[in-house]
Amino acid sequence: MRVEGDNMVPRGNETDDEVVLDTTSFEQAQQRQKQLVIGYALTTKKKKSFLQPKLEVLARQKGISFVSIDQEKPLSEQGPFDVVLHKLLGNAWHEVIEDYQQKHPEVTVLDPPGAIQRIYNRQSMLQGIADLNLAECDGMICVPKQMVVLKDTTSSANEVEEAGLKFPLVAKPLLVDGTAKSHQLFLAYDRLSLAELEPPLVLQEFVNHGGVLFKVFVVGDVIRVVRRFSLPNVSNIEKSKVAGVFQFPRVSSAAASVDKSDLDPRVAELPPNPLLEGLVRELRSRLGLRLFNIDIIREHGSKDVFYVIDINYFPGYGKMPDYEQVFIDFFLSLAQAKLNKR
Ligand SMILES: O=P(O)(O)O[C@@H]1[C@@H](OP(=O)(O)O)[C@H](OP(=O)(O)O)[C@H](O)[C@H](OP(=O)(O)O)[C@H]1OP(=O)(O)O
Ligand SMILES: Nc1ncnc2c1ncn2[C@@H]1O[C@H](COP(=O)(O)OP(=O)(O)O)[C@@H](O)[C@H]1O
Ligand SMILES: [Mg+2]
Ligand SMILES: [Mg+2]
Repeated sequence: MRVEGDNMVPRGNETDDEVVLDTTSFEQAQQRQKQLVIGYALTTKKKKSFLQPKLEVLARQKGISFVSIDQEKPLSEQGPFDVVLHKLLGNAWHEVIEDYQQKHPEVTVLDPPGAIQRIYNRQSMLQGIADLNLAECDGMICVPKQMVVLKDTTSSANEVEEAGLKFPLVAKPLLVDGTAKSHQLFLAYDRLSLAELEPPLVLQEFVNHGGVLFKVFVVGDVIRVVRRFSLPNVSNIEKSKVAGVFQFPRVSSAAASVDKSDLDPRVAELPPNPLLEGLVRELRSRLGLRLFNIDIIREHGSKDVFYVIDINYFPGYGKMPDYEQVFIDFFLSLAQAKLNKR
């Protein structure tokens, strides 16, 4: 097997003989031999935000092509692919991908369905984070105290107190299934208001954080952080006077990142790099994911105490600065890693 030029891997099913017998020009044959084929199964929305023209142009220049996977046809009859990139809902799709990966271990599937499933549940998503070994890093990573309510929110009022959870509580649908409803969050100020919530959900302590959230994007080994607006602090007066349940506005999913100059520097300062690097290194290996982001907030008044509140699989990378080049480098590194194994 021959490798030409930069760090590309020839497709497994192309032999040298086939290249020699090809009737196209030598240059075209060389180019095809270097191709990296990425099959993708994405929603229309995701395809639009991720497969933007700049990414496709850069990819073409490097011999990377994107091929849409037809969900109506058996996956093994399509391709051959070097990489499969996917984010579709439902167990049926996940079974298709698992079966395909078993039959085609040579293909890099981003990412394994079992690993994705774990972060589609807001309880298992955060499990183990508080115990990560980040002692050598600057700062501290915590998760808000939380409990799961599977059925009856009325009787959960006592459990909330037994668990030592303090109001106000953020109520989040337990399962993240890509629907708008799974992102509909509420702030419950008191015991009585819990009855208005619809289980299954997690009840999580609200952590004051000065209204700024850090979105930590991960693409393989690369980390990029952006600031987003979040919810303002809840004052003690508000805590004592307000009752009821209020729906959250989806402030943090706005496309625009926050301009640092408009913010209090104590709130706006990014989490320290060693902490992010340690956190991402641990999460990447524990979760078994390469494409995800983490929502982190800084506890108000502290410099280095952070809370992880959300992890998302294959998030909106279109909002990550320079995502196109980062992904091209990532795909090339996958190709190189495969080559090194041979
Ligand atoms: O649509 P986008 O670009 O806002 O991306 C959504 C993410 O926004 P973010 O990148 O964090 O700003 C969004 O992140 P948040 O949960 O809002 O933090 C989710 O990842 C969402 O996917 P799903 O509904 O959880 O499956 C993501 O939705 P999909 O694009 O995967 O449908
Ligand atoms: N425990 C919390 N304390 C303070 N704010 C929170 C907390 N949990 C969520 N938020 C706010 O609500 C937003 C959405 O919550 P998140 O858990 O990220 O759900 P989603 O998956 O819908 O983005 C966050 O971006 C943040 O602004
Ligand atoms: Mg979030
Ligand atoms: Mg989320």
